[in-house]
Amino acid sequence: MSDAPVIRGTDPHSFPHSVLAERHPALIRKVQGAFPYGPEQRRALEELLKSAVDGVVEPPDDDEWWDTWDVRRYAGRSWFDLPFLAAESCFYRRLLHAVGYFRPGPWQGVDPFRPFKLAELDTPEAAAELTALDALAEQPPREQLRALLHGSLWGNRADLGFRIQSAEETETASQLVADDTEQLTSLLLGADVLCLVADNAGRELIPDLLLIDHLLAHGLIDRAVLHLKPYPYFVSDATTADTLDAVRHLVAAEAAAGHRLWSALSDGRLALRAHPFSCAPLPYADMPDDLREEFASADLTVLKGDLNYRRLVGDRLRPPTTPFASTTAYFPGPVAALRTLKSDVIVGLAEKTEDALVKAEGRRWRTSGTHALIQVRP
Ligand SMILES: O=P(O)(O)OC[C@@]1(O)O[C@H](CO)[C@@H](O)[C@@H]1O
Repeated sequence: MSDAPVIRGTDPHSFPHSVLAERHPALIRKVQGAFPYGPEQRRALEELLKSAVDGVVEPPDDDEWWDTWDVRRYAGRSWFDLPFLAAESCFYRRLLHAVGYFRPGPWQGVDPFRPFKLAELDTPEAAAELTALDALAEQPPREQLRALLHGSLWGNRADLGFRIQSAEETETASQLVADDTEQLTSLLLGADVLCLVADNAGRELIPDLLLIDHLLAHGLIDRAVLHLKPYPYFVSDATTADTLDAVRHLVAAEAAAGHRLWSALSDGRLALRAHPFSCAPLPYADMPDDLREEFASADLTVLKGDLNYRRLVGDRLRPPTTPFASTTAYFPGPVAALRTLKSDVIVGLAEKTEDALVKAEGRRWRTSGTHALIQVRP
């Protein structure tokens, strides 16, 4: 089904259109308010704002990323005509360029999203995650693992880009539209090496790290490899700096997990990766050989979040009942997705599940973030 239509924002009533027309401008405004950028950066951000709303894609001459991933060909086209995945990826690259993230100088490497990510660590929700750990220790082992997996799954609801548009955080109607928890638990219990492809920093990364810590501390796995973004992307996506912030936060909160994660990083049981492909506007089906080998060498790869899901199954409008297993057959090893539903893409649904969702909500269930899934291809 690789000829299923690629998702684009052309239709003004579509979800991608709303992301490009509303979420991106709102994000620029937020970034403008978060830093005392100088005149040059302010000008560049204003230009990007204009371009995002009614302009065209203008790749900067001095940024080779556009050549590396062959996206300079989109120059002069409306953001809304591009494949949605490419439009978003190009937007974030332009935003970083505008604030001087890549340019040698005082603002080089200053993450424009860092204030928002740091604020996430100090929320009551993040604190509750830690408090819940004590009670969890009383539970039977399989139940503990299940709870940590679900904590990691629902942590995915916390991305800032999503919340820019959907102000309220609805706890009601939360449900799994596909639930391979048992299969995932069994795979984890038989794994030595786990690759976890992280999504967001802050409130999502904390439960991800707690899950990894649990698996290592209980000897359920020997080694974990945490895949991060090499630089800021999609607002809250986790980088190495964000991971260190999260571990430091756990240590400062005197969580035993924080100290154990620190040791695991130091002795190599927890390894960090930041592959350039992690910020590529491409599906995982196009991953380079070295990344393919990395995933192939793991007993299980768990991909977190909506963006990773879109890249795993392809950002296309497939029939929702398309099997997850055949869609991910190209992936070089056992793979699992933990994702809250925040975009149109979906595969692997039972027909009756799809029918019930459509009947109850029309299309809203696809993008509202109130539903989630755990899907596994052993
Ligand atoms: O990968 P994440 O953090 O779960 O979600 C990222 C996301 O919110 O960003 C896009 C819109 O900006 C959506 O397609 C997608 O749902």
